[in-house]
Amino acid sequence: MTAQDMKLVVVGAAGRMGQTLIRTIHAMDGVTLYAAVERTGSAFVGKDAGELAGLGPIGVTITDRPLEAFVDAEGVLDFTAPAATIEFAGLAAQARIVHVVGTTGCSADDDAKIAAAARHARVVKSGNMSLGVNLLAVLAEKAARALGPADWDIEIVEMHHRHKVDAPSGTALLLGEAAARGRGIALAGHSVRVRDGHTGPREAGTIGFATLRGGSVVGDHSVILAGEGELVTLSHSAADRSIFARGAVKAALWARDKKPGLYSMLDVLGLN
Ligand SMILES: NC(=O)C1=CN([C@@H]2O[C@H](COP(=O)(O)OP(=O)(O)OC[C@H]3O[C@@H](n4cnc5c(N)ncnc54)[C@H](OP(=O)(O)O)[C@@H]3O)[C@@H](O)[C@H]2O)C=CC1
Ligand SMILES: O=C(O)C1=N[C@H](C(=O)O)C[C@H](O)C1
Repeated sequence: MTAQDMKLVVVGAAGRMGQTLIRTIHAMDGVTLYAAVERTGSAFVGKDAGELAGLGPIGVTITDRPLEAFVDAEGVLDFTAPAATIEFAGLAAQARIVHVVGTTGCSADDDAKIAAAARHARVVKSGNMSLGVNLLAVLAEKAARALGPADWDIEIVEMHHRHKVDAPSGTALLLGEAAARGRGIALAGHSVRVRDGHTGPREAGTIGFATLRGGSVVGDHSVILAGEGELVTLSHSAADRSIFARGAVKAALWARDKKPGLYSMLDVLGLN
């Protein structure tokens, strides 16, 4: 650790992503784990964050006091749940630190609150922090622009582990937004998120979503462009959660010297 290292807080420290983030910060240069936060009442409060993440003791005790943790830190990495993320957005803005938001399943109202917090904080929010998925979004936008709605249908298929609580995934929605941008339409008025029963034929120009859940799948996504007699499939498969954690740390370092505002991983990766 050096004096220049960016001091990061991991909230939701005991979660699947929280533990991955603790290991990733430990392994990366330029960052240090300053604090780790869990909810009040969690059995992990008071435990050593390194022990929890399988590293052995690192001298960072898990706390349930986020503001105290944020006040002298430089950034917070947040992969929790929408209600928690809204709370952390307010606290990160108060502490004027970088807030990297990986939490998915946020409502339009939640997103408006995060955007309001970004008037004071540097917020990087994305449904997927990996380089590969963000490149896939760029490719999906290009493909949707080239293959028009009269002859080509777009369907997005995703599969995740059995514990995931939101659908479609944040990544599927991010890919849908990219395809909609390519088509010059708003996703909101053109998405079909569920099909059941006698649906009638497919409406031209819509973007469909299909959700699969099971086992331990980290995250698989495909954008399928289906034409008469041919299919173009653009896919990404995550083998390990460390791709999201490395992306989140990269986002925090990128945002360190930026002005307050709401940024995406496309900004961080220079793909915008
Ligand atoms: N953008 C991206 O690249 C990625 C996004 N994600 C998203 O990240 C989120 C978390 O995923 P995952 O790690 O699998 O989920 P987990 O359920 O494993 O982890 C979430 C953690 O957050 C904790 N938490 C919830 N509320 C609070 C609170 N108020 N204060 C402190 N901690 C809190 C939970 O505690 P408790 O169990 O007590 O509720 C839990 O430990 C999901 O929305 C997921 O979709 C995941 C991977 C990549
Ligand atoms: O919940 C998960 O696990 C994941 N969530 C994100 C999403 O909703 O797309 C990213 C990744 O696919 C894993």
